[in-house]
Amino acid sequence: MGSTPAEVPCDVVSDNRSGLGGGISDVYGEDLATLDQLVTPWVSSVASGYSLMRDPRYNKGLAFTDKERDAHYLTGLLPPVVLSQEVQERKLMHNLRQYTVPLQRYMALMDLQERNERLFYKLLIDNVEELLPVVYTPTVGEACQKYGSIFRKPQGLYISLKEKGRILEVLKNWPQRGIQVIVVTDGERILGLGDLGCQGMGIPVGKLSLYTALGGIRPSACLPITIDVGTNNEKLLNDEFYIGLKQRRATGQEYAEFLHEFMCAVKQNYGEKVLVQFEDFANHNAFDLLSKYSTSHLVFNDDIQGTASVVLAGLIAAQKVLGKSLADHTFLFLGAGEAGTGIAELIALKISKETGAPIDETRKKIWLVDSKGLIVSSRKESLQHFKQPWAHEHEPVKNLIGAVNAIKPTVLIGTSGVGQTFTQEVVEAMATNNETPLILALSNPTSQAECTAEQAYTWTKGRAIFGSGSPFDPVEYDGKTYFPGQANNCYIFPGLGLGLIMSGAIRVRDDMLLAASEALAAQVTEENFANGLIYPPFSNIREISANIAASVAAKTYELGLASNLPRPKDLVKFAESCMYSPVYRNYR
Ligand SMILES: O=C([O-])CC(=O)C(=O)O
Ligand SMILES: [Mg+2]
Repeated sequence: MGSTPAEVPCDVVSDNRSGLGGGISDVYGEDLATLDQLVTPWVSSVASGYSLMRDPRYNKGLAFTDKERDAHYLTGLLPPVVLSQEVQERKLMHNLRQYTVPLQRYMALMDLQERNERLFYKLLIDNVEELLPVVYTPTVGEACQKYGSIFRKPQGLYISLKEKGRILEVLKNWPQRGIQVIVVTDGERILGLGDLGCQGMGIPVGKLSLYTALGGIRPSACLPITIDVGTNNEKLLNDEFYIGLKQRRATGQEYAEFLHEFMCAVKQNYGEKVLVQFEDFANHNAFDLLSKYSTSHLVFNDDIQGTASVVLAGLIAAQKVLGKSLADHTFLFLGAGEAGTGIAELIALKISKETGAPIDETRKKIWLVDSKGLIVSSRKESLQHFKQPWAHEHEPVKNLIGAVNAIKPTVLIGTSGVGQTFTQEVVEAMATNNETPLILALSNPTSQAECTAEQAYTWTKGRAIFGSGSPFDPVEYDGKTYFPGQANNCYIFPGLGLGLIMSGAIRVRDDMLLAASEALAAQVTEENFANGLIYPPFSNIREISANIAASVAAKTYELGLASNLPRPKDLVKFAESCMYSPVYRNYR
């Protein structure tokens, strides 16, 4: 980042309290404020009556009991019937299924989240396989594209360049104080859909819904943030309903300084143990932000590390089906950005740990193709830094099919963000070279998948093990049903986050990602394998997350990076006991 303020410590940048203490123990500066300092006048009071029904955290709708209605001045504000949460859930699922347009389902679910939070999470947890594609990929992608038009209530915190110099103040406007997880985007690379600017907010909101539903993090501890430094999307710049700054993106020093102010303000406001998940930043910022802040903050990048951990888990599991080890494979990637190089690096690390070979050697089993063809040593000088470790000795190869024929990979992984790039010729070549080709089409949403599940099974005559980033329905081919796996980072980040939080982690390390991969791979059952699956079904995801959390926490303790001491004996039980349950509470 050149002349950016990499060396400026956080306290110098964001502590505008001229030497007064406070910091993390008095984050709102109330105790130590002097008369000339401004404090945020937060009040808390017991809600009742109309305002209780309007508070999504406590509203239960028709499930308020008669006793509660009497005690809380609700009598007459609701029709007389009292419904259980289960009946409410059945009714809502029935209503949701009436919508045929996915975006309508998305909007109905967002309305529910804003109306009755516990019911929203109950629905999501109990119907995860059906509702994941609505609150998450692929529908969330469409929601982001149309976010300006469907915008009703803000669901997270917007920090735009207009707030430069006072980001700490903006953070204090957020009503919840006990924040444990922040998912932040700058909207520059939303899924495989490109720059959606401020409308990328749908992604942090969706990811954090999954933190709660799949990983059991309390909703009030989750904070979605969108950083608005402008957009280069002409369509949005000319859209009268666009909700963000109508200016081109800030870059270089201006960008770095703004992000630095943000990262410092976050640490100052929430302390050392708040987890910051970077999401859907463009390559040119993602790698720099991760390397810059991983030594001073609890951060990870979901697109680089979360995706890597999930894919590695699938590959580890697949070895049981194939009867091989990872080192026996040759890997070829289409796409050498965050996901591609992130996955490649974690595979190389894992093979290195398994075989004892140096990582420089194990990287040689892995090849990447970008928009200019195979990454080879003759291109090294012109490559971005994150691609350079993959520039192996080979003559230039122009395109993917050329690379498949030259390298003869056993595993083909798509992380290009460009749909339909695994052509019939490419997939057939994989099938010619391999008895059981492993094909992962990871780009999101569905429209950007490198090939569909049906294409993968048809073109390999049912021999492929196939996984994708966005969900595909089971495929009938030649009288047999094939179940595609969803190799999406949502298998990992909720459990990883829970493990980090419950152990009081202060840094993320690659060994924790490896621990998460191994824990996920261990959850795949014989029955799953028999169905051709290399990931367990989402229906057990909370149990899976608890196991991932326990493994991550164990590694955190082992590395001396845990601050929640002493270490609980049974980490799986401890993880389960930490998980938020959306069942209604009784009110006095
Ligand atoms: O959001 C998802 O489905 C996976 C992901 O991180 C991405 O594609 O950027
Ligand atoms: Mg992402």
